[in-house]
Amino acid sequence: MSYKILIINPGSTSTKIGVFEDETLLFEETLRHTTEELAGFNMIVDQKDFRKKVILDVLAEKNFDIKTLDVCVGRGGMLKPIPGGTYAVSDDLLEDLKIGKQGQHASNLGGILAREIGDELGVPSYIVDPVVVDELMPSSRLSGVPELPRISVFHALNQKAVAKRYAKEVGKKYTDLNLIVVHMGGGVSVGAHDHGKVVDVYNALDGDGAFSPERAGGVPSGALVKMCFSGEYTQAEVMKKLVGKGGFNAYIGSNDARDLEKLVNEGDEHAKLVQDAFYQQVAKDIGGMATVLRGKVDQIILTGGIAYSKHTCEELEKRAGFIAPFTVYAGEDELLALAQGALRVMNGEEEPMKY
Ligand SMILES: Nc1ncnc2c1ncn2[C@@H]1O[C@H](COP(=O)(O)OP(=O)(O)O)[C@@H](O)[C@H]1O
Ligand SMILES: CCCC(=O)OP(=O)(O)O
Repeated sequence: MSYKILIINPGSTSTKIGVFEDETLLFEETLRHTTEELAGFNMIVDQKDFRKKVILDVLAEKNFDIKTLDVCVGRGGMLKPIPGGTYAVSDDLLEDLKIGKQGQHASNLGGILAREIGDELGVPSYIVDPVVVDELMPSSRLSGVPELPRISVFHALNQKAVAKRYAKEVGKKYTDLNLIVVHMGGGVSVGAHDHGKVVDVYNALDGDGAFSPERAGGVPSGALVKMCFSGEYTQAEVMKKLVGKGGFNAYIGSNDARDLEKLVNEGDEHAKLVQDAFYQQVAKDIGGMATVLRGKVDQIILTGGIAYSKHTCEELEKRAGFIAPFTVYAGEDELLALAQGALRVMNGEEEPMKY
């Protein structure tokens, strides 16, 4: 028995779609969304129909008959903290995606759309390794303010997938390695993988770490508090400065790392400063995670859309190459990882996790 699988992977700057027959990719498509295109939507859930149309248009352009699908799988979003695995999109899980239990991020739409399209076709829907997979060690949770614990929000699916891919390629077990994985997408996450567990990670959404194409990362907290109480901004406006309009968007008005690189190549001094700051911050995060692993780092893995930039990879290696050797897996292994997660359940190798 073989299964036709629709994969829906919404990111903050893109919608990625794949159709698999078991583990064989039939076709995939990445649609990039500009800052202007997404600016009109207030809440993430408001983007549902826009992203659904994008997906259905791609399937129609490919002359793919959606009635032949056996299952729909979406990237999982800002649910409560949970262990990794494959989860059926139950009513409770769907509700938490709609409200954004731990926050607003495009990945919330993965499960929502998988369930909506799945229900229309009468087939099951799943999410796999959502962005809230939580393997933090206890000491990673303290921020210094007990009411504000540090939380695990990162590119869990791809960080795990590329870490396992690296282990396989070098003939070792993931659980025998210490790795630092750096995902550079619309958000940036840097995780310390200690023998198969992500024991510390910079919250890629609204927590800490480097700024990114559309996010502020860690900001001076005292100044942020003053901004919040200045009376000049609503809560939603401040939040947008941190997530959505932060980072590259705030400095150069684009979430596209290629635009930043182009400006730098044209001699734009401001763009050069922004790019240098970005490299400095990501390298600093790598250094931080190296100390979490007590200096015992087998490999540093660069991944995500920005890892396609040779210049970025070279600059990061210049700054953090003294810690451990680098491997680059540009883009992400998310589509196949989502398909495999669903297949393990469809084939009865694994029970779906309970949310
Ligand atoms: N060839 C490339 N060179 C440099 N940056 C790239 C390239 N392709 C994509 N990017 C950048 O990667 C970022 C998006 O990464 P991606 O992992 O696709 O993020 P998301 O899943 O959040 O949409 C964008 O800033 C985009 O401009
Ligand atoms: C919410 C953490 C994952 C993340 O930032 O994903 P994108 O880079 O796809 O926005």
